[in-house]
Amino acid sequence: MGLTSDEIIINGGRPLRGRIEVRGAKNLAPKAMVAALLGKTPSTLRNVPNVSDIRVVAGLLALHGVLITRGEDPGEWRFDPSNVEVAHHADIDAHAGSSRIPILFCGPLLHRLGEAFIPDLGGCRIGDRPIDFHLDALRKFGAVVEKLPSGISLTAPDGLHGANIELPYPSVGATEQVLLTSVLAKGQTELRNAAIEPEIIDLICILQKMGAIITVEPNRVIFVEGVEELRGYDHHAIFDRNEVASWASAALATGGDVFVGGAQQEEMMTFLNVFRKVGGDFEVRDDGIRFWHPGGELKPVTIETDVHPGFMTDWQQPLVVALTQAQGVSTIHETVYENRFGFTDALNKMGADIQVFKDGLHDEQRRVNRREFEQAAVIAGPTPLSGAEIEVPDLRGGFSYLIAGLTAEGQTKVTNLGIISRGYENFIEKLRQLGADFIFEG
Ligand SMILES: CC(=O)N[C@H]1[C@@H](OP(=O)(O)OP(=O)(O)OC[C@H]2O[C@@H](n3ccc(=O)[nH]c3=O)[C@H](O)[C@@H]2O)O[C@H](CO)[C@@H](O)[C@@H]1O
Ligand SMILES: C=C(OP(=O)(O)O)C(=O)O
Repeated sequence: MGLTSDEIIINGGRPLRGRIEVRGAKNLAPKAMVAALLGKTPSTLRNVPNVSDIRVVAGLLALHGVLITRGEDPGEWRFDPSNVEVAHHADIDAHAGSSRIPILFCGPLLHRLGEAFIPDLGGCRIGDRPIDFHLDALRKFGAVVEKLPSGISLTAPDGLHGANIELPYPSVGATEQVLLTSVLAKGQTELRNAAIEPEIIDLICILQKMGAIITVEPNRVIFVEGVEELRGYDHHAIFDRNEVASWASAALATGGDVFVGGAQQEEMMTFLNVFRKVGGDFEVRDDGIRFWHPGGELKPVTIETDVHPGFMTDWQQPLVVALTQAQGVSTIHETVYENRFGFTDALNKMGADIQVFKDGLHDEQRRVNRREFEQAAVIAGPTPLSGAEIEVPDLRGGFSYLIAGLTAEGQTKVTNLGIISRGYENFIEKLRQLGADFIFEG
């Protein structure tokens, strides 16, 4: 067939049916690995997914002298930070543009070495994604930040001390930055307007196991009492709720029935409400959640993406494909990032009717505060999709293209597949397990 390892051809029209397992969250595991730098003794992380961000962070930890070994169980990693050392900028630079996690090395490296060099960040291109909240917070802890032509360099001439910080927006990354820096800072830290995503609470659990004293107070306030030293942890990473939402949307769009092992109800509540409103059904079991299309027409919905406990921005792209099959007009207000509907162009090419309003839309019913840069997508359905050649633009958009190919009549060639492995472990194998009809030669 002559496909590269970055391409797949999907023969659409076959419902996904069967069981797959999700493992630890892409949005927790790499951060837990960074936390291991803070311990005096080795840490063990279980349920680590095989996704590319893990490899990037492992590479950076190794460059800084952390000894990494793998356990017998798949997904068990051990990190020994006994000999943390300064790494060469050129070696660190080799990881530039590959992930957003390196920014979280700031606090731990400043504590361990008194200096840090952070390469230019990667991650999905879905908006400007500035790091001003991170740098402002680090300066409040006493860090001196120097921006270099590539990357940033930090020092802490007088050590790091507790700070009072209020985030302009409950940023996930900036909250994690404050947590990873405050736990060993001298004195107390009060963080207001913090993000409280389940992955952040899991990171707090890890830090508490290490000996940190962190109180999550009402109204997005997190209070940290700095301690003198931390030990290693042993932790089973929280499941990947973005992956769960993605496979659930795939089941719905293809008229299928998928049991997602490892999914838990509490972290999925907001998604489950929407899934039901659209016309999907689910059953919560102890070992996972079964998602299926019960027959009949899917219904349109209006959604505003938001910080937790709102509807997560990373869930909208896979769901949009299912909404192309709903009877009526759905609207998605994207309030977290400024440019997250680029993926809809290719869906329109396949026959969808999606109109993007770059400055957002007025809506009297809405419950999420309007943001200056928000956008809206209006999806009119149902529209049959037909096969096309489409190129993955980013992680979640990429997964939505797989769903579109599975839903469409005929053949869809999806290229630039590698990006999807940033967040979906063994997705080709999982497609196979669910009975998808495709050609992949990688
Ligand atoms: C690796 C990881 O965990 N990625 C997740 C994390 O990204 P990430 O941590 O990068 O997302 P943030 O919560 O920080 O970003 C939210 C918003 O705040 C803005 N902002 C953020 C930091 C800053 O210094 N200045 C600033 O303006 C961003 O541009 C964005 O508009 O949370 C996002 C929101 O749930 C998810 O979509 C990503 O999957
Ligand atoms: C935006 C995402 O990830 P990252 O922050 O790693 O780019 C995502 O997971 O959809």
